[in-house]
Amino acid sequence: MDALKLLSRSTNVRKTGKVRQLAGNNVKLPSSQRTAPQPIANGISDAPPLKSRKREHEQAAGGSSGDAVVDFFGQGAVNTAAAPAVTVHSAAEDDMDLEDSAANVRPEANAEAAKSLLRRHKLKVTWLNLGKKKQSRSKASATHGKKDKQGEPVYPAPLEHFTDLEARFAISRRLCQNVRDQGYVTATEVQLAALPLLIDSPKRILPGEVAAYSAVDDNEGIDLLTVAPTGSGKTLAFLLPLFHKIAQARRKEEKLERRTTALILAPTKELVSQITNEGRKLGANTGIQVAQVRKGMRLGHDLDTNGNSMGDESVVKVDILVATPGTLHSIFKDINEEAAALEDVDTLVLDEADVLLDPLFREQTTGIWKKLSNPGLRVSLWSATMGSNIEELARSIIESRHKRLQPSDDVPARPAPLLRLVVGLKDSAVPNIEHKLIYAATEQGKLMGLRQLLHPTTSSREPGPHLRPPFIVFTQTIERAAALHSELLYDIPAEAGGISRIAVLHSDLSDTARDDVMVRFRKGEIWVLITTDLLSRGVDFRGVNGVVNYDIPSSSAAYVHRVGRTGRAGREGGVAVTLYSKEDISYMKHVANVVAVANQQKGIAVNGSSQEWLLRSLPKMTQNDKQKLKKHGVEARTTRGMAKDPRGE
Ligand SMILES: Nc1ncnc2c1ncn2[C@@H]1O[C@H](COP(=O)(O)OP(=O)(O)OP(=O)(O)O)[C@@H](O)[C@H]1O
Repeated sequence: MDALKLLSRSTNVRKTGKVRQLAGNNVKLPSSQRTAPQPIANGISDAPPLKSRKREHEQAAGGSSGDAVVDFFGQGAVNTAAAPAVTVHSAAEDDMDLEDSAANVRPEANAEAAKSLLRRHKLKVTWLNLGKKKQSRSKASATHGKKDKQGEPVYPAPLEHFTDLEARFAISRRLCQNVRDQGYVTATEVQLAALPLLIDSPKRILPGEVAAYSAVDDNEGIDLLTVAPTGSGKTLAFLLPLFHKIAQARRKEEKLERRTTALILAPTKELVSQITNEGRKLGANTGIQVAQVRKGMRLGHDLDTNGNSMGDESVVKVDILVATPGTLHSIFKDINEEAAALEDVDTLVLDEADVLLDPLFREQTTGIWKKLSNPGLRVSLWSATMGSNIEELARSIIESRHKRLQPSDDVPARPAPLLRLVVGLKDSAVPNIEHKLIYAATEQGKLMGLRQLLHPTTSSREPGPHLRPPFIVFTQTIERAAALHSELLYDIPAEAGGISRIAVLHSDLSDTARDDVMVRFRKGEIWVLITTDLLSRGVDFRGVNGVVNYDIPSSSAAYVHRVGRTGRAGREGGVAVTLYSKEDISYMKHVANVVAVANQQKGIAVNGSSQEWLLRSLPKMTQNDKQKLKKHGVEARTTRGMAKDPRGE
């Protein structure tokens, strides 16, 4: 393959159109506020990391570190000094008196203070589905004829410090210890609201706002849609309630047969593996088991009709399964086998829900969702971006599931509350990174631009962004990622590590090769990772300094997720560079808009800037343009559809 030829393909430029006025206002994202309970507020620089990323990964992979030269990923957002002294409890002590202590420590918070805290952090919770309204006479007359809570705000009692976990929610000491072991002291904004919503029983919602919850049975649980920025800690926000629910069930039933009661779906193997790893750390020494679904795995329980174990050791029995929809489908012989294996699942988590419910994965995801027969199933959807169509789809699946169920002891007449939590400005890029849009005219120009970023000596003399490795380079297709990799292979001098410093990762590689690149990148052995949108979602490389969009992203959501691989957990100093050519001009408006909003949140004035000029001169995108771009990418760069790519299969 002629790498340069492939990278140099071009097409006609579209005519420019009318300028669209920039939306948005000068709002600072909660994450950028010093008062916010963000990990960054704990001061990453002063505190020694509890555990390096490197060590964590080795433990999970069961391997040794090798002789990595640099560990870019060793700094955790940890402030051990701020954490209270931790007592290690024995397993026997673990669950004693938890209910009692929880009962004594109710959040008697002042409702107004709590509401103002939620407002300060731009946390908005809204009731999305129907439900009978219990309301005062005056309110009833004011909202005459309105019988549901749809659209009403909900105010959870915020959880600021993880030290309150045990006393407030009766979370097992072991789980609390595991949270502390990861160096987490204060909750991030999404955790601040999502944890009380998912763990707390509705009766514990703030005095003054209990009306919104009083009609709900104590342990009914909720369905939740969460939109929160990239790198804001959504993983812990869904994992902790899950582990707590299972631990509680164990506490109630002494001899509980291990059954899979929770299923987490994510779009790529890399993300599945990362979530499994996080789950293992959180569940250490709790007895709760989590496993990644792999091809060839046998799932289910091995009980005979009398409920006795048949002793089949090849059957994987774990509490929590993490899978891509494709892999999960592929391991079952037929629908019945799948339904039987998943019959006990009462919690479904969709991470990167907008991708999982996008046409590419929709059939598989909804197919699995519909097969989960447990009447008490609760679902939560998580992403940094979520369109109203995804919200609608989720709502309609939840409603139609409920309609099919006959009310009984297990099935309440009303559906469980469906709430939406939005953190900050919906669908926006994190404001704590620097966004750069560079016009490179041609494919050759883009290559030169990337080389300049690669060679700090050159770039330091030239104007433009400076990118410290490690960084990730995104291309539109697998072919282009491979071609760019071959093109740049010899760009790093041998004395600096040579070709071992640059790698490519895409879904045409074997699982082993993909795992190997991930491990080496996490260790800091790889400085430049060239990839496709396979890595744009959810993957957490804590020390990534930059993201280069070598090929422009296919939507504004794709931009938000790609650039969100840097600036994670409130980390400052990340840079996102987008190189664009003539071919891209008709498609750049959506990127420029996201960047403008991010800069406005940062307080960077748009008026009179080159950015304003760019926004005005870029042509408006039609709905058709947007759809075409999302489906096929920039046409000139497509050699075969993208269909297989983001699946990670
Ligand atoms: N309370 C906390 N204190 C400090 N660090 C935290 C806390 N919670 C999570 N983190 C760290 O923040 C980083 C980002 O978390 P996570 O991967 O869950 O983000 P995310 O919101 O799922 O991002 P994305 O939308 O990209 O998937 C991780 O490195 C995690 O260890």
